[in-house]
Amino acid sequence: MEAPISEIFCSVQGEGPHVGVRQAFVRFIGCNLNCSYCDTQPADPSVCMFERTPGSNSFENIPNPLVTSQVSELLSNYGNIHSVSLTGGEPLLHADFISEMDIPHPLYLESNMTLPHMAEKIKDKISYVSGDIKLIDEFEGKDLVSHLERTIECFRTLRQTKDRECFCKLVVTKDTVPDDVYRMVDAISDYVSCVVLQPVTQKHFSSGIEFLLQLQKDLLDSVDTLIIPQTHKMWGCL
Ligand SMILES: C[S@@+](CC[C@H](N)C(=O)[O-])C[C@H]1O[C@@H](n2cnc3c(N)ncnc32)[C@H](O)[C@@H]1O
Ligand SMILES: Nc1nc2[nH]cc(C(=O)O)c2c(=O)[nH]1
Ligand code: SF4
Ligand SMILES: [Mg+2]
Repeated sequence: MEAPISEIFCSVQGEGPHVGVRQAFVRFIGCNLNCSYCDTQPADPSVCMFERTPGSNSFENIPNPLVTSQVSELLSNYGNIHSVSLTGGEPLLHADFISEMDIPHPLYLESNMTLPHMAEKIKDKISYVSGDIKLIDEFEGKDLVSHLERTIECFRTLRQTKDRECFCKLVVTKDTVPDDVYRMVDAISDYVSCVVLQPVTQKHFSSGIEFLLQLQKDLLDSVDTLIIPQTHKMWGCL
């Protein structure tokens, strides 16, 4: 099995409740959505940039696609890590590849939670699910009802269990509509350990502090809710 991967590097988880843990990151190429705020830079699909020495900003170009054993070998350079973040792009597009990965570390999935049939294929391999809620006006989605149903189904499939942690992240922009947030959080709250409101970074002016604090207050009535910005952007690491 092979997959196109844009980057493999070792850094520190910069988002959500596990901020600060040392992780290897595997960034898959390709996404089924087109979020207005997306910070994933378009990459040269012909090569995977591998940073052998963490923080060096020096990359080896490895021809794409990569096979699973190559990824395992590259990751073995990083030593003591908490987990391997599978991100992108949308990693669930590469569920068949992920299901064949053989890595001695817990897998931490970063997903847009819109591909439940792909989630089904890998649910038993994943130890941490960082699952986004994408509100419909954030991408060029056509069918709102089916998008929301697929999101709920994906959270149900990858929900918190005794062997798997599942939390939800929601990027808050100036266009975020509180009622949309409450409706979706209500639908998935039984499946997650907490909700993280992630203020949008850069480009789009943030939604404002009062707005975020009000959203948190309302959500706290039904689910543990944290406000955590992207911290890796603050100290400029990958
Ligand atoms: C680049 S995405 C890749 C994984 C998956 N496609 C997703 O969207 O969850 C990784 C995380 O970065 C977040 N993100 C992307 N752009 C952002 C921005 N400008 N500000 C804050 N968070 C952002 C996404 O919402 C997601 O939680
Ligand atoms: N440090 C760091 N933390 C992250 N958390 C989620 C990321 C992502 O792009 O999926 C990311 C990333 O790219 N870098
Ligand atoms: S789903 Fe993730 S990778 Fe895809 S466009 Fe949205 S933020 Fe970017
Ligand atoms: Mg990122």
